[in-house]
Amino acid sequence: MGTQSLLGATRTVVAIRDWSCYESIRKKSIITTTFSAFSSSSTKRSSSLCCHRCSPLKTIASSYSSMSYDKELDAAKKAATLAARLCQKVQKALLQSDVHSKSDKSPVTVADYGSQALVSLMLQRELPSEQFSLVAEEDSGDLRKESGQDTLKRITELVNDTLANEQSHSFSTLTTDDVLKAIDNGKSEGGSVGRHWVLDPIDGTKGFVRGDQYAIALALLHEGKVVLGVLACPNLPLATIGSNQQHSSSNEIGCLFYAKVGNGTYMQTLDGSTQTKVNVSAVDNPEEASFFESYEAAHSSHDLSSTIAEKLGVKAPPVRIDSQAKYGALSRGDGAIYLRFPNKGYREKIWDHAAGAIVVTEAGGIVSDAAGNPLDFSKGKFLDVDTGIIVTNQNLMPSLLKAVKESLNEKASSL
Ligand SMILES: Nc1ncnc2c1ncn2[C@@H]1O[C@H](COP(=O)(O)O)[C@@H](O)[C@H]1OP(=O)(O)O
Ligand SMILES: [Mg+2]
Ligand SMILES: [Mg+2]
Ligand SMILES: [Mg+2]
Repeated sequence: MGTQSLLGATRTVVAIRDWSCYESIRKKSIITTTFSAFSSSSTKRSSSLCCHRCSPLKTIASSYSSMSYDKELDAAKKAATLAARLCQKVQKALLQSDVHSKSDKSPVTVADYGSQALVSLMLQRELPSEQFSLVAEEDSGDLRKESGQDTLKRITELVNDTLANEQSHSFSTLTTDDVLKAIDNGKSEGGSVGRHWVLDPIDGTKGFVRGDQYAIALALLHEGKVVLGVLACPNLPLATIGSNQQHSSSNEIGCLFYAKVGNGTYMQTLDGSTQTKVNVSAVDNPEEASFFESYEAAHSSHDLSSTIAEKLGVKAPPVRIDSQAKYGALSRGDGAIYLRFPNKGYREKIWDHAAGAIVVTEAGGIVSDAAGNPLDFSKGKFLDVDTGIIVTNQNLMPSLLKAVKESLNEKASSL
């Protein structure tokens, strides 16, 4: 099925990257991250690159993207799909429960740990010959306490039930200890050496509890660079969302976005039955662009985003949804801009952006901090970003950066 029939909307294919010149921010971002994968001392060279140096870079970039990562991608898709099944089951039960238990945090806790345990177990089963390193959001500390024993039992049952329904079921029944070990395999610190899986077992917990958007976000880092990413978005409609959304006959939900370095971004239904290549919007007139931001005002300043959007000339109201589903929606052109400005002092984590970033960049978009620097996933669990994270296409990035800079300066001088 082609893009149009699956999404019910027209997508414009963005031109394949041009490696012949390195003057744009997007190219700067690609070269910086590609270089950092091969030489830790080379990242600073990107800013002084010009065309006569392109040749050796081309060789590096192509040898990098020719590494296949095929079996890793297959394993990641299987793991995220299974985790999504577990989470959907819990969310459904949560939404059917009475008001009292909706305010009870335990269902989301069970789904969060269950998702992390499942992904950890699946990756190790599917890739037995590879050294396993996982940087994940949760750890088993609370589950090892006396007060966590009931929750641990519920998680273990849920993981066993989900695995029992898996097609190529090959696990014997897991004990509570097996589940604790699987969760704690996510204790790696990441970094610039070797390979590390990066997992947010439920991204957008607030959305999960509300019955809205959330994602299972899984990526692979190789020498500090994101080389593949998978975003399972169980509640995201297959049809386009966004403020310019046209009426769609399809109300099917459940998308799996996946991307591999140098290979583009694809979206498939969560049951795997149809898949399509996706591209970011090619819009170059801000008046026709719409933008995404967090549903939760505590996660990202809505005021600052609206100042930036106004300065840029965006007419449409913001589209507010939870989680990295925003990156997925942007990768298929539902909107053209994503603005994220957390409160001062909040430190972004790699699992909140790694999968989303490659899904968008492989679809032709640019992800940077508010100063235009590419995100650096090689420094451990945290991302050191300047002020915020902005995402858009190549056409809009220069004017977006200008609007962001002006808005931040105005904000600073009004304090
Ligand atoms: N105070 C905060 N500021 C910004 N982001 C936050 C904050 N607290 C949690 N988050 C994380 O923000 C992401 C979701 O943001 P949003 O849905 O608004 O885009 C999640 O990764 C969420 O973590 P979590 O994975 O635990 O849900
Ligand atoms: Mg998160
Ligand atoms: Mg999370
Ligand atoms: Mg969390």
